[in-house]
Amino acid sequence: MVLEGLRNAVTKFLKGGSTYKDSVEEFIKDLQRELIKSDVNIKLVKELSENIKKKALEEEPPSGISRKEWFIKIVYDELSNLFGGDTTPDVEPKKIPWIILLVGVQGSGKTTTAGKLASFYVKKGYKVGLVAADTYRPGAYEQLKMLSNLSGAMFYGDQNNNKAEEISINGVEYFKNKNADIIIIDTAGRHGYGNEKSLLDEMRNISNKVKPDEVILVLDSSIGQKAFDLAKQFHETTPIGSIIVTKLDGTAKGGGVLSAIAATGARVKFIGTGEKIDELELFNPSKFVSRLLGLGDLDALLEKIKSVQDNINIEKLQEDLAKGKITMRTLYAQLKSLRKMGPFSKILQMLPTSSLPVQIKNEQLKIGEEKVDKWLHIIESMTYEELDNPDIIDRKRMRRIAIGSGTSIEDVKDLIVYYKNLKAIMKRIKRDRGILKKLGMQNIED
Ligand SMILES: Nc1nc2c(ncn2[C@@H]2O[C@H](COP(=O)(O)OP(=O)(O)OP(=O)(O)O)[C@@H](O)[C@H]2O)c(=O)[nH]1
Repeated sequence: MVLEGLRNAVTKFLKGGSTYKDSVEEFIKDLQRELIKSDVNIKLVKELSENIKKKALEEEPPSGISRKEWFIKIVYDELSNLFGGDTTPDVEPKKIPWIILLVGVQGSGKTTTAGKLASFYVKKGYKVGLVAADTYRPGAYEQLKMLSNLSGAMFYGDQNNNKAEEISINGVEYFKNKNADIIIIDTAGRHGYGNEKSLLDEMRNISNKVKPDEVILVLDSSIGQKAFDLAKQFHETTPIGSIIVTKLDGTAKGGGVLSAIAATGARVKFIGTGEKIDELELFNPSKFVSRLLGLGDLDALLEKIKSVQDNINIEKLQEDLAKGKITMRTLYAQLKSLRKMGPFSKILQMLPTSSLPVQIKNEQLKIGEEKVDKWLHIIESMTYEELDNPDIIDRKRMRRIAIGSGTSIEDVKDLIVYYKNLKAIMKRIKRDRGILKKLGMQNIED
């Protein structure tokens, strides 16, 4: 599924040890492979990767943001564009009545979505009618009737008629007479197991007779790769105008969406995020891409970055130390790898004692085991800004961090004092370039 691949590519990119340029190239290759696998138009994939590459190599990240983090932001922006950018889908009816035909396979969530859509439009002040044209699933009629009550929409169904096409025509007429603004037709998702052709024929017949203004494909987010063929089949039968992706609240994260978009050229208008009638959201491309990349939101990105730092290797840390570089991120990585490499004081002991200020020789930098976990939680509760520039952490921020990490302000203070001590030492070490060079650490920044 496209999602797995994309998320793995992000993780690989963030954790990888290659140079920035190589990592970018590698990520773009992974991205292309995933998108093409998902049948996204090749031209589109090419365009997208060229844009990403150009920006990645030309743009300088703002201060405090690493190039890799910035790169993820670029990918995120470009993918968001692919899904429709920052524009909110247009959901207003273009004429009255506006006839919507909902299609999709069994269990995709059509009936539930019909109710949700009705509720959405009723709340907007439209007069809505629901037509029960699923004559196959026992219970679909009652379910839709119940949903029409719940949403405040009108209902039309005929349990004595098993011809979906007739019910649809009659339903539309019925609601036209009732001056409905929006008419939503719920159709069947199965025609006996495996009999897709007769289902598609039925959709075609309904569509030809009713002439809907909009055919909406309802797609279960967990469908993955199959979505392309499915969307294509429906599209060839009744051109799909838009897509609603359901069950995005579950574990599945919507891998099929890209495929469906590629197969139909239609836009995703809404997403279903639960079983309840109001659990329908207007589709927001940026938010969706966050999910797609496994980023959740910027906080989640931050979490990822932290977990990457967890994997920081000793050389990298020593390199940072040699450069006199210390931020909360370095400290976090160090705390995480304490068991592997010993405390800072131990690392610093690898340096000639003459280069160390007095503090290092006393116990000031020794961290008790029990403190480590607490401090990790504290750092995890910091914002980006605070991680890169802990000096801005005032009492107000300390309180927020303490609450967020389930610790006390005293604990936060403790950590900050420790950090400041370390920073002072690093500064001193940085100044002492001669000694560092003797240690073979040549790449010392001024
Ligand atoms: N968690 C979650 N469940 C959903 C969502 N949308 C629908 N469901 C559930 O999915 C199941 C199937 O939904 P239905 O609306 O009955 O599906 P259908 O497409 O009408 O089914 P057929 O009539 O067989 O084609 C139900 O249990 C719904 O409650 C959603 O966005 N999130």
